[in-house]
Amino acid sequence: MWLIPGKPPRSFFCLVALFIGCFIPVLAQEKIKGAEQSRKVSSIVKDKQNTSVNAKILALFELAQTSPQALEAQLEKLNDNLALYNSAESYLLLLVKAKLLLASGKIDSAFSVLESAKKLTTDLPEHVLNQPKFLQYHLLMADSYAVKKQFDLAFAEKKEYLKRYEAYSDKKNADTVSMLNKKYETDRKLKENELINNQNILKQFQIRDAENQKNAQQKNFILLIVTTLVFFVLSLRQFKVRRVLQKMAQTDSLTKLLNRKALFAQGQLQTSKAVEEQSEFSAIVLDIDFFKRINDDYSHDIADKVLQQVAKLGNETMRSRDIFARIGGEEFAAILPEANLDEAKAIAERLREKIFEYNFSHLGIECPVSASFGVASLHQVIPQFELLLHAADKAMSVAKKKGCNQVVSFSPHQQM
Ligand SMILES: Nc1nc2c(ncn2[C@@H]2O[C@H](COP(=O)(O)OP(=O)(O)OP(=O)(O)O)[C@@H](O)[C@H]2O)c(=O)[nH]1
Repeated sequence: MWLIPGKPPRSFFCLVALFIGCFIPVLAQEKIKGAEQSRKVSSIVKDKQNTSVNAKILALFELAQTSPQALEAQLEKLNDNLALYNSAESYLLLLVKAKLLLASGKIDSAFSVLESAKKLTTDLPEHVLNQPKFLQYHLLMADSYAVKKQFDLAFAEKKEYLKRYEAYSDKKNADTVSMLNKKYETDRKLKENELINNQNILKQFQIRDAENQKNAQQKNFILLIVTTLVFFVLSLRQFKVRRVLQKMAQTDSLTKLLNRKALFAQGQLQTSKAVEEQSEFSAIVLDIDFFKRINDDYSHDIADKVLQQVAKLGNETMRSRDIFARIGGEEFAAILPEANLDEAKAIAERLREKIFEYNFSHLGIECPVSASFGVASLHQVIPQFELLLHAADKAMSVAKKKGCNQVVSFSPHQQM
């Protein structure tokens, strides 16, 4: 034995180890069970304050009406230990039991059960006790008193039932009204919010629409300006082109002088003016002498340059109001407003001299170039430009016939 002082035997340590190995897990499990139980109890205590009622217990009330036998069986199934249920459930269970007892004529037992139920009312709030199922207590009490012929007490219980039921109904109605009011308020606010949201969306659309309209107006305005500018530029160009074309139609391309058509237009205008104002108006026709020979001897190009030079000399010699034009191959004409026959003849003479004295040697033409001139005045003919020019042409023919390079005035005895 190890009681003897000294080292304990090895078997002792084995026993201790066995004890620890077997009992410690058992002890631990017991501790866990204890904790679970205390947790259960605390949850039951908690449930006691809870007034929610299990649906199974509520269903017992329906069963009491329809099948008392089935109710009895159900009650047996349910655990009789009231500690498992909260106060509300226990109260209702007791009412169902009392109902069953009353139905089977066990009035005293029913009273006793109802007494137990009454004790629970201290745990239950008034609004729970006023609920129809809980109010069954008073009806059961009234029925019990009635069986015992204690009608005053039965009446008092019925009265209490009605009073509480009325209170319950009033509260329920008030709750319903309050709930409906709240719902109405909530719905109204939701609708208001929806309306505000819709208004905001509408405003955003309106703003966007206004911006789009503004942009479209700006675009249209820019388009209008661009179109106007393009139209203006095109019109200007067309106007210039038309002027160029008009000028081209009136101009002799070689000499840049007015052509025959343009001279006739101007001549008719000036004739009318002179007739109207009864002023002097004369015309000169000149034809370069032996021009065919120049063409033949010096080439067509050289002959063209001679034409250009004669045009230049003619232009230089005319007064600012006179018009010098090319009316045919080597034939030119001038219209001289406010010039009488002598003045016209003097201008023609000056030009004849200039042409004859001009040195064409730079074109290879060594001999002088000459021209024959015919001059006529408006008062010598019927006042029409065609007739005036024809008279000057006649006079020019006479100058040719007389030997060229001279100026001849029209005289009425010359054949028209
Ligand atoms: N280089 C050139 N020659 C032209 C032009 N127009 C006409 N001619 C020529 O001018 C010449 C005119 O000849 P004619 O009508 O016989 O006249 P002319 O030779 O001057 O004789 P007269 O008038 O009698 O002095 C022709 O040879 C035409 O070909 C032109 O624009 N350029």
